[in-house]
This record gives sequence, structure tokens and C-alpha cells, in this order.
Amino acid sequence: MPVNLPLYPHVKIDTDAQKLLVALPTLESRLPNKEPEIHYLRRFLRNRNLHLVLRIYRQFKAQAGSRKPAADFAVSQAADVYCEIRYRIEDAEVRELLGLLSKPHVQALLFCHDKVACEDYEPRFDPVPPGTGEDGTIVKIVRLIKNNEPLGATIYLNEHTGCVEIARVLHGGAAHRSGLLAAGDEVHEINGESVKGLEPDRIVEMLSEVSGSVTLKLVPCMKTNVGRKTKLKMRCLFTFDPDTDEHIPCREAGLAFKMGDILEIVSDEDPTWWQAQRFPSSETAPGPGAVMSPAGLVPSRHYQESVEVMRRVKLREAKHPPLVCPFFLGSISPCRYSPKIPRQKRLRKTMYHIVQSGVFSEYDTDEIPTYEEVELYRPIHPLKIFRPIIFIGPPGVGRNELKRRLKASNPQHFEEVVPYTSREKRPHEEDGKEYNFLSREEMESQIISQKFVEYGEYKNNLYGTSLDSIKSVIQRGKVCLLAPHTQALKFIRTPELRPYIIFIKSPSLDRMKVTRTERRARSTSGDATPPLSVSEGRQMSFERRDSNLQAEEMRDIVEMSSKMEDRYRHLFDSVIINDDLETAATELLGLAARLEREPQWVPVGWAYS
Ligand SMILES: Nc1ncnc2c1ncn2[C@@H]1O[C@H](COP(=O)(O)OP(=O)(O)OP(=O)(O)O)[C@@H](O)[C@H]1O
Repeated sequence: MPVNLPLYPHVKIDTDAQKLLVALPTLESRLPNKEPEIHYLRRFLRNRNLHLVLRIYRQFKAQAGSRKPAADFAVSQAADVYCEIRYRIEDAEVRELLGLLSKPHVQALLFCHDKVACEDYEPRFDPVPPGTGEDGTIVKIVRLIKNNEPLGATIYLNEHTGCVEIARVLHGGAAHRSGLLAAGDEVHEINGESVKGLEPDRIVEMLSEVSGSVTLKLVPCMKTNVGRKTKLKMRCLFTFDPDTDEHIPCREAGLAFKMGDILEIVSDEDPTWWQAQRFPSSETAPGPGAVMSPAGLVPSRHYQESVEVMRRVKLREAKHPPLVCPFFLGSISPCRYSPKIPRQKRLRKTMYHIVQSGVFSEYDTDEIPTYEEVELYRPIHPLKIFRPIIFIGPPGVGRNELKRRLKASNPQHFEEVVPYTSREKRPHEEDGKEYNFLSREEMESQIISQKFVEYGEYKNNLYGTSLDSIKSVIQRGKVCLLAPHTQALKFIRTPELRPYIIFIKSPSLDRMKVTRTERRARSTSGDATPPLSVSEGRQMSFERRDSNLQAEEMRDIVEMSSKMEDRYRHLFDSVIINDDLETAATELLGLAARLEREPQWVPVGWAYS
């Protein structure tokens, strides 16, 4: 069958590559996994660079006889010259030569020159042994060059056949790049030594001991269905360290990551251990030349869920061990004992304890955070649709202070949401400015129809933030700023709003005391506390805070900050530690600016909704 090569205007098509291309269809029937392999070969043989290399090779060969190198020690000669002239720097030509000789590219060129002159070409292969086993089985002889990097494959003992097999080939590793090993291949010999009857650990040891050329005798796996390969991008919602996981099949092959890192899952064939590569930084989305980490093993979603369930069960048992009843000698289920719920030392009177009082709600308590599928979102300025910035943190940590400062940096661009209330309008107030005023009945009916992302009651009046108000700010081309209660996140963290969530974290208690005392930070508890955390700035002129933040309150803030971070960290896009106020505000302004120009990872479905 004639195969038309694509036209490369300046490259002469190599005739041998052309012949191989034409012969490809005859190979098709002999390959076990034909479609991808033929496709790969066809692309390889049509590659423009291959034709260029072959052309250079032919020209080099044709002229090799006439071009003998004058010497094969250019590197040492250059070093001698350098030492000889290095003190004569008053001469401009000498300075130029010194500059040239110290350039890494020139040194590398001289090094290559010597290698070619000495005909020192790596690797040197021994003759290839025959391609069939003693009993006539087809075997494949694979030769790889192993440097310092591991082979990039894991093995296991197939208990049915008693053979050691390749369990998985790690994406991007040496074995994968060679394209010669496949999961399911039986390993029979390593460098001519039979591995029959050896434990997998011993084989791993043998492989780690060899360096340079490694010859493997394998019985190839004939399975055509090699399983599903994926290219899913996932944000890690937990931290993983292969060194502390006792079940990982090969510790060295594990890929460590921390919460917030972005992984590309390159294979999810194995239900327990996926293969993944890590993007260089989770803060910024990858540029065109992003260098990914080599692929490694990471827990699959299912595996991680089971590990977490077990961990929680153990934790619960440690806290409330099953009681042994002396009469029945049986264990009594801990469920029958309701553990005492510790009460908060001091009841904050801020409004946003909402209906289900307490900072931690049912939200996400049953869900086990593992991975979240993400995609790249590029801000589009002509549309003037900006992601709302959401400030989460324990009351009193400084969310509103930072929000205020961000707004003040560009009041035309950033906008807060006007909250709703059922209380009477005061004479100096204007509807829609400080609050949107509604009757209690109207507000209750809107609450029932889920129009509010958060709401609460204070001194017999309802207060709330409506979803429509947030949308209206976004639609007017402004960056919406909001400091809601964590419970509101379930209504806000949607593809429609695409919020960017910043956790305002407390510094250490010592730093809290220093910074808050210095600035005479005001208390957020007490009778004079304004009812809404929303639009705090607006209320300051109408409501009064009459006491400085007390040491006990600071301790509460620090404790709550750490609990909130533990519980909700997986929902935060960024964390700002509100230690020195100026530093935290500068960090916030920088973040807000980057948000409008740099691509970001967002949950899948958000980017184009
Ligand atoms: N880094 C900081 N250093 C010193 N004082 C700060 C800092 N951040 C905030 N403050 C002060 O702490 C007090 C509480 O801050 P803020 O009102 O912003 O807290 P909040 O998290 O919004 O809590 P709430 O919703 O209860 O008002 C304010 O007086 C504020 O000026």
C-alpha cells in the first residue's frame, strides 16, 4: 500500500525510512497491541526530525574518511590555554577568548568533539541472545541503559503462574520512555541470570544493583486490552507521603504530594494505585514549558477513602474505647454513649452562628476529601466577569479589615454585597445602601425558597445575604467581596459564581497579642457587636465596638483558626496569615491582581459554564 509522506520542503525524504513506512502494514498482524504501536511507528517514521538526523548521519558517514580529528584532547588543551592566558586580561582579544572558553556551551562542544574523536559511543551492546525460550515460547529481549535513575517499573509475583511479572510501567520513567516493557510481561532473566523462583524483593535488589546496560528476557504479555489511560487533572485534597504508607507496593515509586498540589493522573488502570505526575506549582497554572515531575504511584480515590475511614474509626475508638461489660464479657457499642460535646468557653454574640449554631456544620463532615477534578480557567477581560473573592476565617481574625483594605485600593472595581434585614429602617438609612429592607414575612419566604446564602437572627430581626445580590455585583463587572460564614460555602462554591476562597488564618498566639495590642484591635464579641459580619465597614459608623480584643478572645481565635483550617482546608484556594496587617494586605492585593490575569485551576465544569 503506498504511503504518502507529508511534504517537508527543505528535507530530503530518507529512502530507508520510506521503505520501513511502506512495510508497516505487513507488521500489523504480528503485533499484539497493534493499533497504538503501528500509530506510534508511523508517526515516528514520518517525523521531520528523524529525516533530518538521518540526513546528517549519511553526510557524516560519507565524509568520515576524509575528516580525521586533529586531536582527541580538545578539553585539556583548552584548559591549558585558559591557564596560560588568564592573567593577561589587559589585552581585549585575550579577554574575549577567556570569555569564550568559560562558556558552558563551548566546553560541552569541546567535550563532544573529544568523545567523537575517541569514537567513545555509548552504549556498547553485547550480541543479542536468541528470541525464543527453550520450550519454543516467544520471548522478548529488552535492553535498557540504566543510569542513576530507577527503571520506572514495579513487579509482583503472579500467584497463579508463579512468575514474576511487570505490575506497572511508570509513565515518563526509563522503562516507559523505552516503550519496550508492558504491564503483564513475565520476567525470566536479568543479564543472563535466571530469576525463576526468586522473591520479588530479591529481583528488585538485583535490578537496583546493576548499572549501565541491563538485558531482560521477558515473555511478552499478549493481552491486547491494556486498560484505560487517563489524563485527568486533579487537585489533591489531602497530603500523601509514600514513606509513611505501609501498603504501597513499591515505596521508591511513590509520588509524594501535599494538599493543593495539582496532579495529572496518567493511568488509573490499577484500582488501588494510580500513576500521576505533579505540576510544578499549585499556585499558578502551568505555562507552556512547565516541567512535570516523573510519574509515580499515588493512592487511588477509592483506596484513600478506605484509608481515611479506617483512620477515623481508629481515632473514634481511641477517644471512646469500646467498654467491656463485666457481666456479659462483651463489648458495648460506643454508639450508645453520646460523647459530651465541649461547649465553647465563651459564647460569641456575633450574628453568624446562624440557625445551626457552632462553627462546624454538617457540611462536608461525611464527605472524605480525596481528589477534585480540575481544569484550567483563563480570565477573560473583555467579558468583565470576575471571580468573587470570599474571605473565610474565625470571627475577629481580620477578614473585614482586609476586605476593607482591598476595596479601598480600587473602590470602583471591588464591591461588597448589601445585606438584607427585616429590622426597621432608621431615619439616616437609605434602602439599598446600608441594607436592603424587607418585611419579616418576605424575608422568611425568601429564606425558605433558598434565596439566601446565609442568614440569621439578632435581637428578633433577620439578616441575610442573598444569592441574587452576589450575582448582581458580578454581572455589573465588579469583583464581589464577601466574608461569609463557612456554612455559606456550600451555596457559594458553585460553577455559576466560581468564587476564589481565601482563608484568613491567625498567626501564633504570641504574634496575635503583639499585633492586636499594637493596633488596639477591637473586640467582635459583646453586646455592642454589629449583627452582621457582612459589610462590616458600612456598619462601623452605626454600631459601636467598645472594647479592645481580650487575651481570651485571641486564644479562641487562634484555636478556631486551626480547627477551621483542619476541617475546610481543601476548599480554600489560598491562605493568608494575618500577622502584620500591612504585609497581609499587600499579599491580598497581589493575589487579587494575579487572579485577574493568570490562568487558574478550578473544579471541572467551572471554566466554561
Ligand atoms: N493584622 C492585624 N493586626 C492588628 N489588628 C488587626 C489585624 N487584622 C485585623 N485587626 C483588627 O482586629 C479587629 C477585628 O478585625 P475584623 O473586624 O476585620 O475581624 P473579622 O474577622 O472581620 O471578624 P468579625 O466578622 O467578627 O468582625 C479590628 O479592630 C481590626 O482592625
